[in-house]
Amino acid sequence: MDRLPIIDLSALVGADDPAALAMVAAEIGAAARGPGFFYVSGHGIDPDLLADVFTQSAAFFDLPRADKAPLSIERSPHNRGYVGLLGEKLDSAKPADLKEAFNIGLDLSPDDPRILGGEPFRGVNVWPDLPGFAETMRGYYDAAWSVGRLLHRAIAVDLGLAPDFFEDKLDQPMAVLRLLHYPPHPAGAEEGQLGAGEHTDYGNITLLMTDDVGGLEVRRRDGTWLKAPPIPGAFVCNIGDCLMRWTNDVYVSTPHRVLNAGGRERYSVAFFLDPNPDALVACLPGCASDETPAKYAPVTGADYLAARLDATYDFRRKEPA
Ligand SMILES: O=C(O)CCC(=O)C(=O)O
Ligand SMILES: [Fe+2]
Repeated sequence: MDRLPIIDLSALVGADDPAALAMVAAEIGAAARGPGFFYVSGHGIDPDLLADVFTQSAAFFDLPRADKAPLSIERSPHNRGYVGLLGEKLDSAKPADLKEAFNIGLDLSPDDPRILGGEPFRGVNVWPDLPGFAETMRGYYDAAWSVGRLLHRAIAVDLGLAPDFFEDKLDQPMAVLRLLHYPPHPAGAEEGQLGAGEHTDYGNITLLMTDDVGGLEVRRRDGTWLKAPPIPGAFVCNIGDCLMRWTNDVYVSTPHRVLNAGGRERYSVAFFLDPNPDALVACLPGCASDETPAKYAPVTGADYLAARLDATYDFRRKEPA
C-alpha cells in the first residue's frame, strides 16, 4: 500500500440516491477492512468555516499559559478542556507526547436534563475568552458530526444493515472535537518521543483535518509506516476501536502516530465520533459466523469510552478500593 484511497462523498451530500450510497458503501467497506484509513473529499463543509477553525485554534494555543491552565481537562469528568504539552502519552511505553490539545464535547446548557440527570459524559464545555471562538467551534462540531453520520449511512449499507441503523446511536453522541498543536520537533527531544505516540483511536470513526505541514504516519500490516500527507480540504478518516469491536473486528482500527519534523508549528483538528452514551455496542448482525463467533461482550458506549480514557490519563485513574 503506497497511498490511502480517496473517497468522494459529493454524490451523497444533500441527496438521497441509493445507487450512489451503494457505491460509496463499497469503497468505504473495502477501506475499512483493509488499511482502516482513507481520505474523504466532497464532504461539503464550507472552506471558510474550516479556515476559521484553524485561525481560532492558533489564537487559542497562542494564549499565555495562565489563560489556558484554568481550562484544564483535569477539572472535567466529561472529557472537556485543555491538555498541556507533555500532558498525554498516547503510547504508554514511550515519552510523553509533544503536543497540546483542547477538547470540545456536545454543547449543552447547564440546565440540560441530561446533565442534571447525571448521564455519563454530559457536561458543559469550557471556552476561552476569544471573540467568535465558541460560535466557530459549535458550527464546526455540527458540520463534522453531519459528515460522520453520512459516512455511517454508507457503513451501515456496507455491513448489510438499513442505511439509518446508526442514526439513533449517534444522535446525542459523546463525540469530541479536539484542536491539536504540535511544536516543531525539538533537537532535545527524548529518544522515541513523538508529537503523538503510536495509538489507535477509541471511537467509531475519526475525521481529521490538518494544516499543510504533514507528519501523520499510518502503520501498515507489515509494521512499516506509510506517510499520510495532507490533501487540501479533504479529511483523513479512520476506523476507531469502538467500531472495530461493534463489527467483531471486520473493520480495522489501525495504529498511527505523528512526528512533526517539518520545522514549523503544526495544527490539526480531529473529530472523534463516539456513539451515544447508552448505545449498546454489541456484535452487529452479519459480523459473526460459525467460524468467527462474537468475540466481545456487549458494552455501552459510555462504559467503553470511560475505560479507554481511564487508561490514558493518570488523573482519571481510580485508586484501587
Ligand atoms: O494530528 C494528527 O494528525 C493526528 C492526531 C491523532 O491521531 C489523534 O489525536 O488521535
Ligand atoms: Fe489518532
